[in-house]
Amino acid sequence: MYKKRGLLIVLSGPSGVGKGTVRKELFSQPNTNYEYSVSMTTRSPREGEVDGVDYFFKSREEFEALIEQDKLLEYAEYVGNYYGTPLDYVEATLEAGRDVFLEIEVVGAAQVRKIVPEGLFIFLAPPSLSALEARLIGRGTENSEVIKSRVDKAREELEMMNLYDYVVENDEVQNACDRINAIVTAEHCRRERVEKRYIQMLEGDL
Ligand SMILES: Nc1ncnc2c1ncn2[C@@H]1O[C@H](COP(=O)(O)OP(=O)(O)OP(=O)(O)O)[C@@H](O)[C@H]1O
Ligand SMILES: Nc1nc2c(ncn2[C@@H]2O[C@H](COP(=O)(O)O)[C@@H](O)[C@H]2O)c(=O)[nH]1
Repeated sequence: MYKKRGLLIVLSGPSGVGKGTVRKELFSQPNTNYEYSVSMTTRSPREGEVDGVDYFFKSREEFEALIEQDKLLEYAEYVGNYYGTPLDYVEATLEAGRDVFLEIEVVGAAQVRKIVPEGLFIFLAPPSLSALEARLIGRGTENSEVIKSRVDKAREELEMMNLYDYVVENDEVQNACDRINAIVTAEHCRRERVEKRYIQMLEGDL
């Protein structure tokens, strides 16, 4: 019997483009049907960040044990810290037929593309590199050295946008959310049509 799995939605893009802001806005909307996968990281919590809500904060030893035990769907070392997606949570949620939303950097997104090619990959792009730098400075969570390394990295990350299914410009947060919701809705419609045909074929109607 055919069982419908959830859709894996991957939102990626350079640091400071607004992935977290857009994701929080998407999840604050009442009719959101996505489940957010909370990542693991070795980064220290920022002010106000809560363990298990923003991230699962781990020591390097704990994180490396998770890698050893194949507990991560993907992971990457980003500007001196590990970040990774818990495999069991993602697999169980998709298997239960619910959509999972990942907000991750581009190296991890490329790994997920190889493992889950049927996922939906969305690149969030800034209006310009100077706007990106201004957002990182405005956020005020990193010192100028870290901001410089994140902006340098963003130049490489922007080159990867052609590997994605969609590029969404984050000019205004609400516009970006509307575009992402429209893309996900269209993808569900496409999949429903494909599944319907597949089931008809299995039942010998075609
Ligand atoms: N559309 C927008 N217009 C102006 N400022 C924005 C917009 N979206 C986000 N910002 C601001 O940009 C800063 C960076 O946003 P955010 O932390 O969401 O980025 P991020 O991509 O999640 O970063 P990181 O990858 O480092 O976690 C924040 O101060 C946020 O308020
Ligand atoms: N590859 C992964 N990247 C992740 C994951 N969770 C978050 N991130 C990305 O890391 C950078 C830095 O995050 P910050 O919170 O320190 O600003 C950012 O681009 C995140 O999107 C993950 O599980 N895997």
